Formats: sequence, C-alpha cells, structure tokens
Amino acid sequence: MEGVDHLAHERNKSEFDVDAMKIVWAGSPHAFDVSDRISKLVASDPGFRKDNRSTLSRKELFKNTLRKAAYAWKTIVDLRLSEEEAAKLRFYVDEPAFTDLHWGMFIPAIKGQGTEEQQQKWLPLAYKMQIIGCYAQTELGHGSNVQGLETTATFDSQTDEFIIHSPTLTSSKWWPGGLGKVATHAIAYARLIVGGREHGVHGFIVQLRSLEDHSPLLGITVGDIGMKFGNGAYNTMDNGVLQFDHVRIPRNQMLMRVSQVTCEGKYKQSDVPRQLVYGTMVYVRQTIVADASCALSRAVCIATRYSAVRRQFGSQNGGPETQVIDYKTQQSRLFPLLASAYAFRFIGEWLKWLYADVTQRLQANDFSTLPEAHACTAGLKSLTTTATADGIEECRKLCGGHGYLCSSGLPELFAVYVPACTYEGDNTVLLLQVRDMSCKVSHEDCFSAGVQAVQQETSRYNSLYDSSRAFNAMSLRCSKSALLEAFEARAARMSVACAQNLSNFDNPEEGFAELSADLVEAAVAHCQLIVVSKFIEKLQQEIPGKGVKQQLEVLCNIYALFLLHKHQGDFLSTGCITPKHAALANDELRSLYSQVRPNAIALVDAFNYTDHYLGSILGCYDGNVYPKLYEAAWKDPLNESVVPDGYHLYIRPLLKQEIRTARL
Ligand SMILES: CCCCCCCC/C=C\C/C=C/C(=O)SCCNC(=O)CCNC(=O)[C@H](O)C(C)(C)COP(=O)(O)OP(=O)(O)OC[C@H]1O[C@@H](n2cnc3c(N)ncnc32)[C@H](O)[C@@H]1OP(=O)(O)O
Ligand SMILES: Cc1cc2nc3c(=O)[nH]c(=O)nc-3n(C[C@H](O)[C@H](O)[C@H](O)COP(=O)(O)OP(=O)(O)OC[C@H]3O[C@@H](n4cnc5c(N)ncnc54)[C@H](O)[C@@H]3O)c2cc1C
Repeated sequence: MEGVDHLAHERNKSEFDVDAMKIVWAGSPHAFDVSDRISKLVASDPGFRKDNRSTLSRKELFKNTLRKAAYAWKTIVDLRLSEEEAAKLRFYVDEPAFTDLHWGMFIPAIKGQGTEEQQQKWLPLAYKMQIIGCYAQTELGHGSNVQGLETTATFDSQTDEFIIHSPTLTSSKWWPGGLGKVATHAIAYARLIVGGREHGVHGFIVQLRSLEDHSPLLGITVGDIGMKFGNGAYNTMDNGVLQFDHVRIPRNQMLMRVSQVTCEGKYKQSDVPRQLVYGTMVYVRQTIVADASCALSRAVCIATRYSAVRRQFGSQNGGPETQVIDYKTQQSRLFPLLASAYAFRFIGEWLKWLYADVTQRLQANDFSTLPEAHACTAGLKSLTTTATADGIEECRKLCGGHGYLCSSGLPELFAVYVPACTYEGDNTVLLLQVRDMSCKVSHEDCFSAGVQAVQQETSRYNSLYDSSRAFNAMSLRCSKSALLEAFEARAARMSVACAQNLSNFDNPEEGFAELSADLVEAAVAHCQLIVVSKFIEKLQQEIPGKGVKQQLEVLCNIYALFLLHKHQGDFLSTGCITPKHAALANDELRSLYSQVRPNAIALVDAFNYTDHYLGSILGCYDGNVYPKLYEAAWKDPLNESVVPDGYHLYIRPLLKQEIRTARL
C-alpha cells in the first residue's frame, strides 16, 4: 500500500529522542542542517537519478557521470553553495568521479606542498574548475613502495625546466583516478635529478591535455586502464595510464614547500621534514576514516530495516511468522556492525580534530606531531576500511537472497567500497606503519614511544595486569575504565611480546620482517584500543536528548565486548581476563542486544539517509519491500520483451533438437 509506513510499529517502540540522535550523528546542529538540506535537494532532483547504473555499458555509464558532474557544478554555482555544502552535494550524488580526486587530492596537494606563490597561481584556477587535476603517484611497477617510483624529473639549467620522463614500461603511471579521460593537469610524483644527483621523490604540476581541444600535449600518452570489479560501481571513474616522453615543464612547477631547486641548479632542503611530500595521503586517509562510518551505516541501515520487515518461521496459531531481526543469531551479526558504525563516526570526528591540529602546527613550522598523525591515520584507515568492507558483505548475507539483487544496493556498495582497503595505502602495509605507536594509549595520550622501550612497556603492562585482575562481572557491566584497561593490557602485552621477540634478532630489519604478522596484529589491537577509548571519551561529554546517551552507552559496550569476545584468545593470553570473564562478557552481550532490539530501527533512522542516498529497495524508509521488488523486476531490460532476443537463434533450435545443425 502506497504511503503506509510498514515500520511504524518499530518506530513506536523506540526509547530515545531520534531527532537528538540525528544531531549527535551529524556532529552538530549546523552539520545536521547542511546535510539534511543538501541530501533532500539531491534526492528530489531527477538530474541526480542513479537507479539505472548497473544496466549501462561502460561508455554510457562514464558519459552519464560526466553529465552529473557538470550538472552538480552548475547546481553549486547557481545556488552559490558554500564549500561545505558543495562537498555534501558531491557526497550525496554518490558516484565516484574525477571530481573526487580534483577536490580531494589535487587541491590538497597544492595547498600542502606548494609555496605561497604556487598556491596563488594554481588554486584559483582549480577552485573555478578552469583546470581539472588528478594525483599521479602510483606506477605499473610500484604503488606501496613510493621510494621505488621510476619516473624521473631531470633539471635542465640551460632552459630552467624539468624534463619528466617514463624510462621503463613499469614507470607508466597507473591507477590515478580522473587521469584516464578527464584531467587536464596532474600532480605527478617523480625522482628528482639535479646535476646528475638524485634527491628522492617529489611532486610536480604537469599539464596533460590541451585546454582548447582536450588532446594530449606533446610527449604525453594517456588513457583509461579498463573495467574494474563490479557492474557500475567504481567504473564511473576513469582510472588512468600515463607515459611521459621527455615532457618539459617550467622549474616553478615543482612543488617547492619541502625542498627547492634554484635556477643555478642548486637543491635546497628547507626545515620542513621530507615526509611532508606524503602529506596529501595523511589528509585523505583521515577523510577515508570518516567515510567508513558512512558506508557501514548505510549497509547497516538497509540490513536492519529489512530484518524488521522479513519474516521466516515461528508462526503460532496462524499468527505472523518471526521477524528475522528477533533471531539472536541475526542480532549477534547485525548489532555489532551497528555499534561499529557509531564507533567509526566518533573516531572519524576525533581524527578530523587531530588532523586540524597537526595542520595548524605545520603552518607554524611545528612538525612534532606529524609521526603520530601518520601512524594514527594509517592504522585507523586500515582498521575501519577492513571492518567496513567485511561489514557490508555481512549485511548482504543478513538480507538473504534478496541481498544479492542489485536493487538491494548492497552489491554495488560493496564493489564501490572494497578498493578502500587498497587505495591510499594497502591495509597491511599501513598497519606496518603503526609500529611507532606505543602501548601508552590512554585518555589523554594516544601515542608514541616505540617498541624499543621494552622496559617501560613491561612495567606498564605489569601495572595494567594487576589492575585488570580486579576485572569482574560487575565492572564489565558498569565500568568503562575496567573495559578500557582490558584493551590497554591486551595492546600493551602484544607490543611487549613483539618487542621482546625483536630483541632476539641481531639485525632489527630482519627481525621486523620475520615478525611482521605479529606486528600487524599488535597494530590492530592498538587501533581498536583507540576506537574504544574515543567512544568512551565521547560519552563523557554532555549529550542532550531523552535516552540518547543511554543508547550510546549500550552501543559502546557492544563494540568493546564484541571485540573482546571475538579476540578473546588475545585477551586471555594476556592474563588480563579469565575464561570466566570471557563467558560473562558473552552473557552481557546477549543482554545488550536485547536492549538494542526495540531501538534498532530508530538507531538507523538517526543516520537521516534519504531513500535516494540509500539506493536500496530493502532499506527504503517505509519498509514496503515486496511490492517495490516486484515492480523493479519488471523494469529490468530483459523484461522489455516477453520472448528474449536470441530465442530464434538459440532456444528454439535447442527445443526442436536442431542445435547440432544450427550455426552458433
Ligand atoms: C573529501 C575528500 C575526499 C577525497 C577522497 C578521495 C578518495 C578517492 C579514492 C581513491 C584515491 C586514491 C588515491 C591513491 O591511492 S594515491 C596513492 C596512495 N599511495 C599510497 O598510499 C602508498 C602507500 N605507501 C606509503 O604511504 C609509503 O611509501 C610507506 C609509508 C608505506 C613507505 O614507508 P617507508 O618505506 O618507511 O617510507 P619512507 O622511507 O619513504 O619513510 C620514512 C619515514 O617516513 C615516515 N612516513 C611515511 N609516510 C609518512 C606520511 N604520510 N607522513 C609522515 N611520515 C611518514 C615513515 O614512517 C618513516 O618514518 P621513520 O621510521 O621514523 O623514519
Ligand atoms: C580504485 C583505486 C583507485 C586508485 N587511485 C589512485 C590515485 O588516484 N592515484 C594514485 O597514485 N594511485 C591510486 N591507486 C593506487 C593505490 O594507491 C595502490 O594500488 C595502493 O597503494 C597499493 O599499492 P600496490 O598496488 O602497489 O600494492 P602492492 O604493494 O603491490 O600489494 C600487493 C600485496 O603485497 C603486500 N605487500 C606489499 N608490500 C608489503 C610489505 N612491505 N610488507 C608486507 N606486505 C606487503 C600487500 O599487503 C598486498 O597484499 C588506486 C588504486 C585503486 C585500486
């Protein structure tokens, strides 16, 4: 029935103020207002329709993306949207496009690595989209190992130019989004050579295509790298290949905040650390963490609404069957993901704060917190994207057979999201960067000391061990500090074990390589500790709205106890909990799931997603799933004719046993 809210009875059960929770989720009343307005604007404009993506050919799909990007820009300009509103609009248009790289990497790279003069020249052009940029770092032969890039930038003092060149096949740039068909400019990373000496990898602004007719400039070979995973999905993006054949650019197109080359051919390193060349990656990793909560919450919203609509078994005396959300197994798979979505929201908020802080310090030439920012963004990017990609797939399974339909929205969401585990740093490679994070993660101090500090860490571990023996059923239920200490003790113990094992090797590099799998596990434990500690910190703030804080308390406990249950081997082997505690944690989890159950629909309503953004029949707000699925099936292009194309050629001869003589 049109207009009936099939989930109304679920909404009536909720025990908290959903509108207040919407503000907590958005971050502030202002952020809620912007997000709410812009999401509705996009949803109501047919120009941003996206329900036909999976049936388009690659060429049609890409052209459609170009149209949408142009239309989005026109909307932004016509409505004079602020930078914040424009970013939200691109977010709700919900289609990977060259603009992501232009705004998300090209502009930040110029801002972070360009001199004042370079920023003044290039940023106004980029802000008006009079040039379109991409971020060309990865090559066919090297992605993770940035120092291994082969493209060269050789200074020619005679002409005051750099010569950008791809000396080998493997030095071809490969993967940059927006490069394949759209970008007019790139930040290209290349090994700098001045006077025959190499100075490592630096960024250069290189024009790729004519601003008149879009043809590649002299010495540039450029194209798309081909279809990627999934129908529609990330294929709206023109990930590209690029070769340079002795392309000349003016000297002032090397990004010179970190180091400079003078017209006489002198290489000068400023006080700025070399790692700032990697600064754009730190920025984007931080945005990817914030984005993880969006993708996971979207999948969870679909799976939760559908689980309340779907009924299987359990009919009594001809009454309705059981809603699948009432099965304890469904709850134990779904509610930890709901809790994770909230946890990632708050860690994203915290990381944004951390990044803003480091940026402010960098502007004042204070580089002291850069290593911590790098370790935290790398580790948390890895933790949240892995959990989100796995979580989306779990949500698909939670929706049974219908989850496999494109109209559930989940296959495309998974296909679009899963490369987040690889881009901006492969998740394993990034976890190995967390090695510098210490065991000292607490409320005030989240990082840094180094695994070498074995003695210090051991004594810390011992004190945590003592306090965690006081851990009991009561503290599990009531005390966040007991939970936090259990996570601290586990992370500390795992680091100490790595450090002790490392000290058995004469060559630290050899030890590091040999123990890398253990180091990765220790890094995950640290990152989970940070997420738990920041969730708890969030709860220490004033949170207005009836019942809102209580709901968040429940979700925080679920997030922590679920991890404790899942990794109980780690926790038990640290001695910080006993098998009895582990069993109690499990009992407590079941009780927490029962507390979430009546609030589940309201907790996903708090994400405030429009049906347009969700892009899912199973997740639609009114829960009217079956008529919509039925209707959508008939709209499939295969159903345009009753008898399919190919009947006379392939089906009829088969039925008539003429197949052996038919020409296939
Ligand atoms: C709202 C906008 C949203 C926009 C979103 C757009 C998303 C669009 C989707 C996709 C776009 C995708 C883009 C890309 O993928 S771009 C390419 C990304 N590539 C990578 O991430 C490569 C991964 N590799 C690396 O980051 C590094 O090379 C490395 C860290 C793995 C290498 O380590 P190492 O060999 O140790 O390197 P170095 O010797 O070069 O480093 C020495 C030293 O520096 C420290 N360090 C490394 N990286 C950083 C950093 N980023 N910041 C600060 N410090 C860093 C490193 O830890 C060493 O420290 P030390 O031990 O103390 O010496
Ligand atoms: C959709 C998408 C968009 C992208 N967009 C861009 C872009 O806009 N610009 C750009 O420059 N790049 C882009 N990239 C490239 C991306 O950044 C790299 O693919 C990524 O950094 C991983 O590097 P790689 O491909 O070299 O993986 P590899 O390093 O070859 O990884 C292969 C395997 O080796 C393992 N491995 C590698 N090194 C180590 C190690 N030291 N220790 C242990 N294990 C290791 C990895 O864990 C992985 O399992 C994009 C990639 C994708 C998929």
